[in-house]
Amino acid sequence: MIMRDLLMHLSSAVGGLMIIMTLFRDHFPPHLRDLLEKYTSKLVRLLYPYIQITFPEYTGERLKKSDVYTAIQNYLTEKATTGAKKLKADTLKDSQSLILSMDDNEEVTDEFQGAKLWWSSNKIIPKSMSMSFYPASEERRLYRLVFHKHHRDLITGTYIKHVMNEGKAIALKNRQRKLFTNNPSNNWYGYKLTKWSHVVFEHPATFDTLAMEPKKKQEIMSDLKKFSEGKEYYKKIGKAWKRGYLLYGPPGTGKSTMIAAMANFMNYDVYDLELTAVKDNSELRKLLIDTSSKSIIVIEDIDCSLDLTGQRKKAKKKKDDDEDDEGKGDPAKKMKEEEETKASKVTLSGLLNFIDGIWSACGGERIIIFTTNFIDKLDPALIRRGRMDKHIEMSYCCFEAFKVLANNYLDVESHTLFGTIEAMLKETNMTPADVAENLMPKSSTETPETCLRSLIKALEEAKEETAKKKAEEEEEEAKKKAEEEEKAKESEAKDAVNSIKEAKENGVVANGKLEEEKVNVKENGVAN
Ligand SMILES: Nc1ncnc2c1ncn2[C@@H]1O[C@H](COP(=O)(O)OP(=O)(O)OP(=O)(O)O)[C@@H](O)[C@H]1O
Ligand SMILES: [Mg+2]
Repeated sequence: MIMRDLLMHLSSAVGGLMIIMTLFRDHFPPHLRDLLEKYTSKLVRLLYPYIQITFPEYTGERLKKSDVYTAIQNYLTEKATTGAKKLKADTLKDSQSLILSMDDNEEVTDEFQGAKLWWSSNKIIPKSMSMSFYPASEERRLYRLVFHKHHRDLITGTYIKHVMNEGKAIALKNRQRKLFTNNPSNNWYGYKLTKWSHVVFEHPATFDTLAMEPKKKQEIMSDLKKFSEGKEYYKKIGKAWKRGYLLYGPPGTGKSTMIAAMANFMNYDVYDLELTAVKDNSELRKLLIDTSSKSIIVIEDIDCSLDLTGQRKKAKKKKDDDEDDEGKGDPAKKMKEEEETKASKVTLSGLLNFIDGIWSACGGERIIIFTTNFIDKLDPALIRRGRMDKHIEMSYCCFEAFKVLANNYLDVESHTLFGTIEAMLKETNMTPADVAENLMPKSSTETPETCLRSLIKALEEAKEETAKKKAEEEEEEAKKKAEEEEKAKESEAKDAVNSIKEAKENGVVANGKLEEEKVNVKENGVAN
């Protein structure tokens, strides 16, 4: 390292000489000038036989954080803890262990297949910084790699690839998964503002604790596994590496729990997309681009998030209303209404594009999940296969699901009361959320048996409630039917009287016949 530094100083001196020569180049005759330039650069190369590569933190116009930089950062994290003297404690993983990384202007040495390399971490502060309103956002960081020119092929060909792979593997090992939610677009730009805010994802749900028929559960797990291993397959069939799941069922049947279990199973981040906070389709696309790979994008209660199917109808109604109110409306109210209609202009086609348009292929390895309580309310285009590849019904608690909950909540795998519960679950619809609530011990004196008995009581009550509701509904139905029949009779009678009147007026009906009709109406309420 000392040798390299010495050489560096020497080459700087030669560099200085070159600068002086450049300043006075016009004083030299042209043929001498070219010769001098040629030999001084040769001298620099000879005296300083090292090559350097820089890896900036941000790339591209949109200043997206460079994946290469992140991978190097992870790779150097391990090297730094042993090599560097100045370390930076960056993140706390599981609030237990520190993640250390190389501090600014620190250097570590690495060796690869006999070649020696030097990594340094550098910070560049642009000259314009003092003018900036948000100074910290102007700083640019980069990693600098220096190696001997003899190793050029080895480093550019093999070593950098090796660093990338190692860095990615370390990131996966240390990965702290995140739960993101989208910010309103007026909070997207400026100092430290982003499209997505996040917290650490710590939901404890797993497929083991998820109450569901084991066969169905296994099927979902294999489907996910196949997807995560399917990079080559998706490439082969020419399809973006993503998969859509539609989870539907009544409230409390475990749709959100299933999403958490999926995220834990796949080790993915979760992007919980609040559609009502997205102003239009272009914002939706920007949000999508800003999600990372290995992630689950969730739109919960899709039927409530946006009135996607009724949007056009609503817009038309608004126009009609406006025409009616023309001139009469309060301007403040009108402005507010306009603002509200502006609130979300995401359309069905925008959402479809988000799911399977060209942009959706950016990043790869993504799962999109919609949840709904009412599958029938959704536009068929939104949930057709290929978009939502797998439809999963989350339904009322079956006996198999109950057994999982009993094991989770009470550590009980079998019990004499299980038979009764099995029979009752067949007769009564109870959500896993309600079953779980009843199984949860309410005090330290409760035993598994008392909990199971309280579930049986709740099931009995639910059964009675259902029977009562059914009887009430039937009664209501019968009443309605009787009323309708009565109404029909009345209207028929009215029609008959009217037709008699009409006939009389027209003098078409014979007197005798008219009398006969009258009698008939009186006796039966019906005309012949
Ligand atoms: N299948 C299940 N397995 C394990 N726990 C469940 C299951 N279903 C519900 N629960 C329990 O009930 C609670 C509510 O469930 P969850 O929020 O997943 O329901 P949901 O279907 O998303 O309801 P909603 O339609 O109202 O959003 C969960 O916190 C969980 O403890
Ligand atoms: Mg939910």
